[in-house]
Amino acid sequence: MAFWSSTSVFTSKVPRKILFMFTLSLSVTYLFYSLMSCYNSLQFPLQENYAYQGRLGFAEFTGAGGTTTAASAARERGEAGRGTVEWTRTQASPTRAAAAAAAAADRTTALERERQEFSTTDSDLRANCTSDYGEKKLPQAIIIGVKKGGTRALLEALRVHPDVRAVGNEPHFFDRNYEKGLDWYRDLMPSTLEGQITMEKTPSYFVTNHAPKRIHSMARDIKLIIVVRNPVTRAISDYTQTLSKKPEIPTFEVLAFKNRTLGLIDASWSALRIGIYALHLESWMQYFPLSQMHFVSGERLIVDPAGEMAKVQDFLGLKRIVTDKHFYFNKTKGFPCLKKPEDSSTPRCLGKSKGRTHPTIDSDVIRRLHKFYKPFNMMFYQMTGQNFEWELEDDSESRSSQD
Ligand SMILES: Nc1ncnc2c1ncn2[C@@H]1O[C@H](COP(=O)(O)OS(=O)(=O)O)[C@@H](OP(=O)(O)O)[C@H]1O
Repeated sequence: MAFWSSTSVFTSKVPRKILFMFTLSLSVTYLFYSLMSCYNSLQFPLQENYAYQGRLGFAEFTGAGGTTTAASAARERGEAGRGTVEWTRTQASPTRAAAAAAAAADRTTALERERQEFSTTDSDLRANCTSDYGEKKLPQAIIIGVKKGGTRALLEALRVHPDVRAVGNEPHFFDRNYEKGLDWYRDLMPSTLEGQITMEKTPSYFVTNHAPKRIHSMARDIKLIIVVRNPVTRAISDYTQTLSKKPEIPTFEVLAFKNRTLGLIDASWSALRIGIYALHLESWMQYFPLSQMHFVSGERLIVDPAGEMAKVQDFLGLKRIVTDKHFYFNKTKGFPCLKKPEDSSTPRCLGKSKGRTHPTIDSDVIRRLHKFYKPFNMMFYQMTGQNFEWELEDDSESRSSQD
């Protein structure tokens, strides 16, 4: 009451013009401080990423809110939709589950404590201002292939890096959605701060005729990553995926040949055609120099993920932040999984559609396929200047398929 009455006294005595100017300057000051608070919190997530990788990872893993990175990661996972596999928690034994739950409770308390350290106003502002901090940019690097090479494992490991922001799903822009335009494509990307790299992965680009030209016309200096794997194993992996969706399809042995008696391989079958890497690479080399391409060995990505990641980070001009500390070999899964740093013992493995059990394939068919691919592989080694040593695997491949 007193306040209102003193205000009315104030308004009655002071000319309206001065009052208006006073109110305006107050509003401008308020706006300025709000923007400054936003600005400070805009800076924060990047530094936070470096300092609290473990905590951010935990928030992302448990789905607990509280950090922008966790929220946007969750959003990206949501967008990922069908066909996208994320690193997921592997089933733990009851004792391990109990230990993990206790550790999780500890971490939640720590997280809560950290959260309480921020004033309400501060965190509110952060939530409001950082929901779309940074800027959406077209990718500076793309994992263009190959299908079933290990592209998801690579992308998920790269996403651990604080300077990498990647769209979770496969945009298929340069093959299926090109007519939607670059603005549509850019809009799919997560926002990035200066110094962060925007990435995506769509393995089918590698075998798409128009893709090299289209990508070149978007960004001639783009960095291209290709994860390659023994084309015979890749073909079986590809077939295994199709089989899981359509159990009624003919056997691999039937599909692989035009005429089995004559030993005529059906190179038009996509599962086999994709593995003729030299052929596809030829089209990319018409648009991009080799220095803009990096080839990851799908086999080494499994046995030495940190080693392959070091090379990828160097290629992308990133600090080597993702190292052996981030990986854990999960015996149940039979693959490396992402370890949560420092305070967590719970790994994140890729989902069930990655690392499927392959059907047993006739060893004679495997041998013939190796023979078929050999000259193309040699050409590929020559073109890339890298020997992927797939020929050395011939024996073990035939042996394992007989098991
Ligand atoms: N860490 C880890 N965990 C699980 N799987 C791994 C991992 N690293 C590489 N791989 C291999 O990745 C193969 C799937 O490749 P992609 O992710 O490129 O497949 S896809 O094209 O996106 O469908 C998948 O092929 P399959 O084993 O045939 O399922 C795996 O062998």
